[in-house]
Amino acid sequence: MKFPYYKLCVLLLCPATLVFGNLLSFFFPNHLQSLQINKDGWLNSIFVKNGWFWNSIVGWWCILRYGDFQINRQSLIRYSILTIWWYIFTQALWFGIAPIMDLVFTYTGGHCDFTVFDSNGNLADDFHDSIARRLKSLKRILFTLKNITMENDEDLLKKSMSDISCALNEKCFNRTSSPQDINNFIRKTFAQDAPLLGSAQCRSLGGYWIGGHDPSGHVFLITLMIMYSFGELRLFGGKALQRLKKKKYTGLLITSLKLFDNGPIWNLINNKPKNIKSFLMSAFILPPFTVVKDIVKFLGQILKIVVWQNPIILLISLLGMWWWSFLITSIVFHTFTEQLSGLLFAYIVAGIIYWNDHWFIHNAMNQ
Ligand SMILES: CCCCCCCCCCCCCCCC(=O)SCCNC(=O)CCNC(=O)[C@H](O)C(C)(C)COP(=O)(O)OP(=O)(O)OC[C@H]1O[C@@H](n2cnc3c(N)ncnc32)[C@H](O)[C@@H]1OP(=O)(O)O
Repeated sequence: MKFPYYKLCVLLLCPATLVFGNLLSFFFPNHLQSLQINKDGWLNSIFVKNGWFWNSIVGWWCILRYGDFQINRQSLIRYSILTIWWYIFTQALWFGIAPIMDLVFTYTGGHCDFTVFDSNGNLADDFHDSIARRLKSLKRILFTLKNITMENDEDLLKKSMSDISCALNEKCFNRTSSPQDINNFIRKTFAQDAPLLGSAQCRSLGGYWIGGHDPSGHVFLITLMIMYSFGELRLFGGKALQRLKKKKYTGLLITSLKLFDNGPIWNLINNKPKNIKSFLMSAFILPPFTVVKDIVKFLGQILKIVVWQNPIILLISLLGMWWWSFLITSIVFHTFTEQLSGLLFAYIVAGIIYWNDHWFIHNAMNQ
């Protein structure tokens, strides 16, 4: 029985990265605190936060391009289990019920906070962790307040809206109400019917999710994606790498070189214009059209080689993005215990699936 190097790599990459990230932040605190990670950057907001979607599409495209029916059927079972676990842990336990990560948070004392003003009536510094997010949440709160009607507390509603507008530097009148009254009014208005269901709803209303043990959804999600991708890669990785090596890419090389062989001088030398009209065509009219044609041809070849022939390139690229984002999370966000609980919750399912070799031995014998 040969040593399960690949399996150990799949199972140990995320825990090792978590430890590595925490060691980095322990030994280089000052350097790393200066890291201004933008939560709303394209990597986090477009890719990581919608990671299960991207991973599903690219993962399945690889399985369909490299696999066969037997592999696809077993991959579908594993994928379905992981998708259900992803959904109930991060999206919703059931219709109208918060996901497990939020239930853990609220049952350990966490809540959706609306302490907008401090005791001096200024914006509370600990309301959201950046000015941009604070202002964005104030706009959301103001928008909600503007669209509600209430019989009682009409006066407090108006004062809340005017104080928040003032804080947004929209229209500033003299403040008449106590900040505590405003905070209590907003909290009562937003959480009056039922305690807010989860972090997503809290965030959409402009609240700030604070207080409890908050298992890291990022660590959970990225662990699930890395283990799923590496786990399935084991089935078709060899075939994919053979195909990658076997293919010739001379066509792509020629097209890419043509992109540089299109200056007006080159055209004049190659086309040797006989009169003014063909001179103007060669020097000024043709080049833009030739460039566009060559670029479209080049991109077409890239898409054919990467998306159609070797989608493993897309999967490896996603894995690189997930690993990098995981490292950032382990350095900058959450306490170690919150990161660890996010990891362990992912391991409850993905670890068992990809530890059991019976999925793969059966396929290996069939191949
Ligand atoms: C053969 C047949 C085939 C059949 C097969 C077909 C296949 C084809 C099916 C396709 C379909 C599949 C089904 C998928 C469908 C969807 O995936 S749809 C997209 C769903 N995603 C969403 O709606 C995003 C909702 N958000 C979330 O789920 C959660 O935010 C996440 C992503 C789980 C993260 O949870 P979280 O608790 O916010 O994360 P946490 O670690 O606590 O982070 C705390 C804060 O630190 C920030 N942070 C943490 N780490 C980082 C970092 N590294 N960098 C920056 N910021 C960070 C976070 O952004 C967060 O700040 P906020 O932005 O929340 O204020």
